Amino acid sequence: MALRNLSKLKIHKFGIRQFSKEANLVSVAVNDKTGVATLNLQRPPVNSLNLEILSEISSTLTDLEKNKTRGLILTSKNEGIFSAGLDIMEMYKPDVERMKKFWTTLQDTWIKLYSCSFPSVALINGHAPAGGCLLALSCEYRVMFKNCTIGLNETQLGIVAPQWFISSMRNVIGQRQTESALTQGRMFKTEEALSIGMIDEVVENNEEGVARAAAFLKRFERIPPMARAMTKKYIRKETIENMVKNREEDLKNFVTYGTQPAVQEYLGAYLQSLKKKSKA
Ligand SMILES: CC/C=C\C/C=C\C/C=C\CC/C=C/CC(=O)SCCNC(=O)CCNC(=O)[C@H](O)C(C)(C)COP(=O)(O)OP(=O)(O)OC[C@H]1O[C@@H](n2cnc3c(N)ncnc32)[C@H](O)[C@@H]1OP(=O)(O)O
Repeated sequence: MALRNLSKLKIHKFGIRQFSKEANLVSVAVNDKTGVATLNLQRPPVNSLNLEILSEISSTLTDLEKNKTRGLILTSKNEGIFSAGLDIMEMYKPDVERMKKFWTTLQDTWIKLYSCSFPSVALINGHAPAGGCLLALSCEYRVMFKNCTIGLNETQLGIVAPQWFISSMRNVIGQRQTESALTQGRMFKTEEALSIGMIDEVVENNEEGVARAAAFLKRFERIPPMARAMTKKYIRKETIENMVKNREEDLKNFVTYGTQPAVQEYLGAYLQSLKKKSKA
């Protein structure tokens, strides 16, 4: 049964409470025993992040916060692809008003995910380039399938990862690795990502992935939630404050930079190369 928000959760016979939003670009199931919510991205074919799916992720995070969820597993319904990152169509030949709304919604989504009070795990069950990698890096723990790739590849597209993307990576793998990864726009295979600490565990399949994600969340069972949440807040405070302080400028940069003819040319060529590849 479709419900609009978590406060009206329906308890199903298996103890899993479910709700889904009207547009169904995400779905959420809350485990009634553990209070852990699994948020599935489900925008076929590749979970690229457009305005609509970002709005749904953002409002879901608000609902989860309000409903005091005990933990979040962020994953994808399209096994093989966690998320292809930002929908390039939102940046290519854009309508500037929509482009602004899109970027503002991405900012909001990142702030909510990065600062959520509950523990979060990305179950990366497929490729996670660029914005997909950003979502995963914003969680506290990352469990990833074998034979996938992850990274901030923006420079390869002729675009620049904003400061808060960079900080999200730097806070996980450090300055040296981030500089090397970002200047090359490097995508890491699962084992490489593990070796530099970008991810925490490698799993064979979804069952193992869910179990490992749940095991991470279980570590907090005996930690008072308030103490945990405040500690996370203090640790992430500077990164979040920097972004919030500069978000107007960040929006301006995105629009100014993203609409430059040279950037549009790169994006157009990149889209063509993706389309050619999918038709080959
Ligand atoms: C001075 C400057 C100061 C400050 C700077 C301020 C702002 C900076 C400006 C901009 C920053 C913007 C940041 C952007 C971050 C991003 O997230 S950009 C997106 C990057 N994403 C990618 O590069 C991923 C591209 N996709 C892939 O590599 C593969 O598709 C993937 C491995 C995910 C899946 O492969 P596969 O299963 O083989 O699928 P296909 O490749 O066949 O794709 C299926 C169809 O989906 C389309 N598609 C794929 N990715 C995207 C996408 N990201 N957006 C839109 N569409 C996508 C693809 O074209 C296929 O379409 P078709 O079926 O042919 O119609």
